[in-house]
Amino acid sequence: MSGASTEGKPITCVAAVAYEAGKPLTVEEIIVEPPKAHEVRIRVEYTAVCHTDAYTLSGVDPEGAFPSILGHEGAGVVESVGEGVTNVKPGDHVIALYTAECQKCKFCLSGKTNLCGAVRATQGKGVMPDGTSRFKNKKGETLFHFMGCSTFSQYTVVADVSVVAVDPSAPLESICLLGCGVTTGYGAAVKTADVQEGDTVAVFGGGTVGLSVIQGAKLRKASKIILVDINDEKKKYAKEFGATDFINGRTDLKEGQTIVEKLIEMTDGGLDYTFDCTGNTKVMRDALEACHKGWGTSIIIGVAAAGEEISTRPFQLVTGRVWKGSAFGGIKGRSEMGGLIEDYKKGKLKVDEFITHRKPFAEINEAFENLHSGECLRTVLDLQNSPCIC
Ligand SMILES: NC(=O)C1=CN([C@@H]2O[C@H](COP(=O)(O)OP(=O)(O)OC[C@H]3O[C@@H](n4cnc5c(N)ncnc54)[C@H](OP(=O)(O)O)[C@@H]3O)[C@@H](O)[C@H]2O)C=CC1
Ligand SMILES: N[C@@H](CCC(=O)N[C@@H](CSC=O)C(=O)NCC(=O)O)C(=O)O
Ligand SMILES: [Zn+2]
Ligand SMILES: [Zn+2]
Repeated sequence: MSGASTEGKPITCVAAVAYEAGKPLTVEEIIVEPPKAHEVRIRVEYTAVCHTDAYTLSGVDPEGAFPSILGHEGAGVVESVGEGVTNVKPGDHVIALYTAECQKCKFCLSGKTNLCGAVRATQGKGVMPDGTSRFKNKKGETLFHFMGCSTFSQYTVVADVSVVAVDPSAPLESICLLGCGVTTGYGAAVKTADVQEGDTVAVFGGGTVGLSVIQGAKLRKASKIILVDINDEKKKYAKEFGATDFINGRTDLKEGQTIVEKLIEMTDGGLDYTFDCTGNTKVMRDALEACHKGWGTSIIIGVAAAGEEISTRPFQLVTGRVWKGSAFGGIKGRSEMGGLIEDYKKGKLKVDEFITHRKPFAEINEAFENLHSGECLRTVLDLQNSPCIC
């Protein structure tokens, strides 16, 4: 869609619609309404596919609503803003934030969390803060929003608290990854865990999130950084992002040995920090139990399916291990994204290295298939320079 001025008018553009759980997305034209008060309409330039998009599409997300427009790792340019928006303006380069930051609510003012209460309830229902959607298909059917972002559309509408303006010299194709995976893992290491020099760290799951934990731990000069994965293809990435060791949790164990025993043996009693980046609740238990008695802390990042529960012997906690979680790496998107982009521009934070595949938007379903191949970290989709297949 192009035109002299689209401000205040509905825009017809291409989006990938999730009509049904477990089915491929349908790439088709949709209509995106103009932003209302405190809303921002974004021309999405690039989006990547995160494991969480596949999780919701699979139907196991209790908040998954269909039909919807998924996608939450995206960057673009502000097309227009609704009344009362002061934090961004048309033309700004922006990243959509699935963890909003209103800077006013109890959460934002607590100084204890990056979670924000401003829009989370409506976000989880797939609607804008006023309870309605800005998306409909050409039959006039309403399409739900997703994670307050819906970046699988050439245009999207988000709440003003769910968007941050960024340095326009940073390539949108790369920094879209700061909308989720890279920020989540890196923040989990440097903020949630606050890894210190000399600490020992084990990361379960070597996708973009796990490898970003590794780069954070390396930056903090952790003495040992062990990646545990079940796919040997992840070994090359382990090294590239700064791990000191790689263990294949299925094939690198002695007969009868568990991964917990192996890790405890390698670290003189257990790790200072472990991170679950798989979403597998059995792995979460192993990650906790591989922690050092007295102080080891395990951080859950992975998202588990509806109905899944974690368990361990309470004795594991009584004897000093700590179980924590981390959302968006504990990062406050509007206050702290600028710093991450500076780190990226200085070469301190790897981002480009996660782009293993690039595709036109129309091939989005292949990007979901890529997620299951060991060598794929992130597929970045180009939304504006894609042949429209409608
Ligand atoms: N809390 C938060 O804020 C966020 C959470 N997430 C969640 O974090 C997790 C990781 O995301 P992402 O990096 O994109 O996902 P990926 O699928 O790219 O990475 C997960 C990795 O874990 C590996 N794995 C699977 N099972 C095991 C196992 N039993 N032991 C060790 N490794 C295993 C996978 O191997 P294979 O490919 O062979 O299956 C894969 O390499 C997901 O659950 C995602 O939903 C993501 C972003 C934000
Ligand atoms: N909808 C799910 C919860 C999914 C979840 O835990 N999301 C993560 C981000 S995953 C990004 O790729 C998160 O930050 N959660 C905190 C939040 O406020 O959503 C469910 O209902 O289980
Ligand atoms: Zn994500
Ligand atoms: Zn808030």
